[in-house]
Formats: sequence, C-alpha cells, structure tokens
Amino acid sequence: MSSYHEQHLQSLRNKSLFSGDAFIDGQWISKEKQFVVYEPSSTSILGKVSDCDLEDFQTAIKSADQAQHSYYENTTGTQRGALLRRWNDLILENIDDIATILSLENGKTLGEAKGEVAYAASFIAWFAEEATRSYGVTIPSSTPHTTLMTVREPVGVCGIITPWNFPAAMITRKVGPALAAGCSVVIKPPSETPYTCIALAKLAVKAGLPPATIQVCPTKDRQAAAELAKNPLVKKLSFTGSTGVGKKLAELAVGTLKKLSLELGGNAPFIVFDDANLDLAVEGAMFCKFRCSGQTCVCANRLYVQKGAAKAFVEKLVKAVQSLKMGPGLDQSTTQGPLVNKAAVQKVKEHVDDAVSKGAKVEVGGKASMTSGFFFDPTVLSGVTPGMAVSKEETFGPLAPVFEFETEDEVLRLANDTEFGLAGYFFSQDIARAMRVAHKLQVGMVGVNTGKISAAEAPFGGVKESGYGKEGSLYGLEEYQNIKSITIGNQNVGAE
Ligand SMILES: NC(=O)c1ccc[n+]([C@@H]2O[C@H](COP(=O)([O-])OP(=O)(O)OC[C@H]3O[C@@H](n4cnc5c(N)ncnc54)[C@H](O)[C@@H]3O)[C@@H](O)[C@H]2O)c1
Ligand SMILES: O=CCCC(=O)O
Repeated sequence: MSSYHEQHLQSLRNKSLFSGDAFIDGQWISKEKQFVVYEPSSTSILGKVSDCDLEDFQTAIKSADQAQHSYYENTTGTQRGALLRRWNDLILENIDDIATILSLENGKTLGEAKGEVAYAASFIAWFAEEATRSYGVTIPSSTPHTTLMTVREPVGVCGIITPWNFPAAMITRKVGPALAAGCSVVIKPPSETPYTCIALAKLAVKAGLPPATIQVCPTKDRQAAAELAKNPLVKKLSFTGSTGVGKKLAELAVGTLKKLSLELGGNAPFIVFDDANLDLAVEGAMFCKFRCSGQTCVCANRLYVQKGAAKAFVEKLVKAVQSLKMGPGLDQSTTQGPLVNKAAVQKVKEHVDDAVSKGAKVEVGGKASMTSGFFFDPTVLSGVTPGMAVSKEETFGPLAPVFEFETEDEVLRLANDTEFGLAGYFFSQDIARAMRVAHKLQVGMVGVNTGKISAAEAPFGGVKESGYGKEGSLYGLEEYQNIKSITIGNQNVGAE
C-alpha cells in the first residue's frame, strides 16, 4: 500500500511540478549529491533534492548577471508586468497541485496551503501592476538653465534566501518586485521546503520569463549559500529568516556594500484591554497564534490580558483551542498540522516546561500527545510572568502564554521590552486608546481589533532587531531599485 505522501503525489494533475532539480543557467539539473526532505506528519522521506555547491552558486550568479542586462534593456515595465501576470495566472491555475506539494513538505493544512498559494500569487499580481508605475521625478534645480530629474533602475542580480514557514509567499514577495524592477534573481530556497519554490520556478519559465532571470539553487551547504551575501555580482540580498542568521549575512554583505532587506524574527505582543470585544479578541488570537501551527513571524508570542477580562478571555480561548483537530495537513478534518521538525517541537516543549517550572498553569495542551510526527498539542498557559523564557524568545509553535496586566502604561512597557519589533496587536473599543497604543507600540506593523495584518498592499517589515526594508505595498518595488539623478545643465549654451 502506498504511503500518505505517495498517494497525494499520485493525485497531482501536473506531476512535473514535483521536482528536486536545481535550475541554473536556464537548465534543470539533477545533481549527484542530494539532500533529503521529510514529510513532517509521518517523518518519512518525501524526496531528495539537488544539493548545490559553491561552484553552482557562482555559475548561477554569473548567468543571472548576463541575463539581467538584456532582460532589463529589452523590456518595458508594461511587458514585465504582462509576464508577471501570466505567471500569476499559471500559479492560480495550478493552485491545487502547488498547495498539495506545499502541505506535504511544510505540514500546514490544505486550507492554509491554498490560502498561502493565493497570497503568494497576490504579490506577483501586485508587482505586475507596480512594474508600470515606476516613476521618476523632475526637481526644480537651483542652477540656472538646468533640468534635474530622477529615474529608477534595477539594482542588478538579487540573492534571495527564505525560510520554510511560507515556502511560496516568502519567495514571491521578493521575486515579484525584483523581476518587476528588471532584476534577475538567484534563489536559495529553504532546505526543509524546496519543492514549492521549484514548482513556482517551473511556472515562471512557462509564463515566458527569460529562464536565466530566475535561478534556483537548493542546498544544505550554508557556506555555499553565503556566496549570495559575498559575491560582488550580487547587488542586493533579500533575506527572511531568524535574526541570528540575518546578522551573520549582513556582516558578510558589508564586504561589497550590497543593498539589504532583512525580514527577521518577531516576539509579537497581543494585548486585550478590559473594554475589548472578547469574542473578536479570541477570534484574532486563534488566527494569529495558531495559523501554521504557530509558525509565523507575525504570530502572537505573548498574550497580555487586562485583569478584569482575563478569566473570561482564557475560558473562551481554551474552548476555541479544544475545538482544534491535529493531524496530517492533507486530511480533510485537520485544522492543526505538525510542526516542521523535531527541533521545533523541542523548542515549544522547553518553553512550556520553563514556564510551568516557574509557576504557570497549563489550561489546555502542554504536551506532545501524538506518538508519531512532529506534533505538539495546541497549548494555553495562564499565570505567565516576565521572568519566563516565553516572554523573551520567539516560540514559533502552538503555545499561547497569557500574562495579566493592570494599566495601559504597564502593558506598553512589557510589550516593548524586547529587542524584536515586527508585529503587535491589541483589542480595545476606545478610539483614543486605539490611536495612542498604535503609536506607542515599537513595531513595524500593528493590528487593532484584528489578527490579520498581511496583504500584498500592506507594507510588511519590522523595526529594531526584526530587521529593515519593506515588502509588498507601494514601497516594495523600490527595495530592488536604485534612484539615479540626471542633471542636464548649460541649456542656454548654443542658443541663437
Ligand atoms: N520577518 C519576516 O518577514 C519573517 C517571515 C518568515 C519567517 N521569519 C523568521 O524566520 C525564522 C524561521 O525560519 P528559519 O528557521 O528557516 O530561519 P533561519 O534563519 O534558520 O533560515 C532562513 C534561511 O536562511 C538559510 N540559512 C541559514 N543559515 C545560513 C547561512 N549561514 N548562510 C546562508 N543561508 C543560511 C536557511 O537555510 C533558510 O533558507 C523565524 O525567526 C521567523 O520569525 C521572518
Ligand atoms: O511568517 C511570516 C510571514 C507571514 C505573513 O506574511 O503573514
């Protein structure tokens, strides 16, 4: 009998989308050296993928550099937009297959995987439009007989390094604007989830994007991947992942003063004031804590609830959590998939154990009750205090630790007491408080009375050690462009 993942792979409409090949210099390459990718709900081997070495990265970068010049010089923004729109359409036509592949390698539920593929495509569609709106300006010059203007130009080859938690959307949020601007890209997909990226690249080529403008180099070799931060032909590095790795890559990129975007870790506060609509707050918490089994960078990491609302909020949250159903992502009834690997399960367990040993109470969950697969039970802890590890570190798992607070000043101090500054959420029906707290939270993105803040049109990015650079939105394109000023002087010379 075939296994869970074999059955689902057999059901793909377009089986060629599931491939472990690298894509270098316009060629699909199956390397002799390969690394293993696991299916996290069974921990069985999903497949083997080409393991690129330093020479592969150097070849890909050189080829991307050559391709970039002719791509940019021979296309207008309108034409690049049309290519991206075709890519968007192909992704949506193949949404079932891509979502199946994504769920098999990442573990998220089919519903979440389809949602992610649609979200990923929305960045391509958004930047297809932005490609046509790459305006320069004319500037009144202080010198007589002079015209001063600016044009926007592509930075050149972009290195793209992304994490496993959003195998599709983290790629398109970078590659969409890069290709729209006229750049070429060399992608190092996450080694836990490379298959989705490879499938997306196949569709990009089918859409008509010049093959060497997209190069995909899967690898387990971090030294080889670091070439994207070091190589002088790479003019921009766009990285999403942990703060520790982001800092290392930034140090390497200093050698050639590359442009950098760093989308790093978070430790989002989620605040519920006494005057909040508690049903809305629980709905928000369920979404932004348990989506992707708690493995999103904008996940609520610390839930602060004002004393008067704490008991009722915890009761409602526990009830909602008890309705979740863990299981393999592609099973119809599953609402919570597995975590990505054993280390992820271990980190949640460590945070629970640390909090309980310091006095927190397990309201629901608290353990890994499934005997196989990388699962951890969706968990709510009450009585959590600032001395516990959960208040300082990103858990990246299905753990909702509830802290109690008394005043607005107190909770703002606690919420901002972290080196991270990605997202923050709060629930209140007081408009003055909503404005005040939104301004005072030291984060790049705020959700007020909602846990949903991500969209192609919304500027995405953090402050403090959550990184810099904005993705998506009207700001996303300029991250892949240089502004050139052109001064045309002495226009009176030669006049009759
Ligand atoms: N801010 C955001 O937009 C955002 C989005 C998603 C995830 N994240 C963060 O990502 C983290 C989880 O992802 P992860 O565990 O894959 O992070 P990670 O930093 O370990 O890895 C991210 C990527 O970098 C690669 N990498 C690791 N070390 C490298 C090195 N020395 N040289 C070159 N490449 C290297 C990995 O293979 C992977 O592709 C969390 O901290 C999460 O908050 C941030
Ligand atoms: O994990 C981080 C990205 C999630 C999102 O874009 O909402």
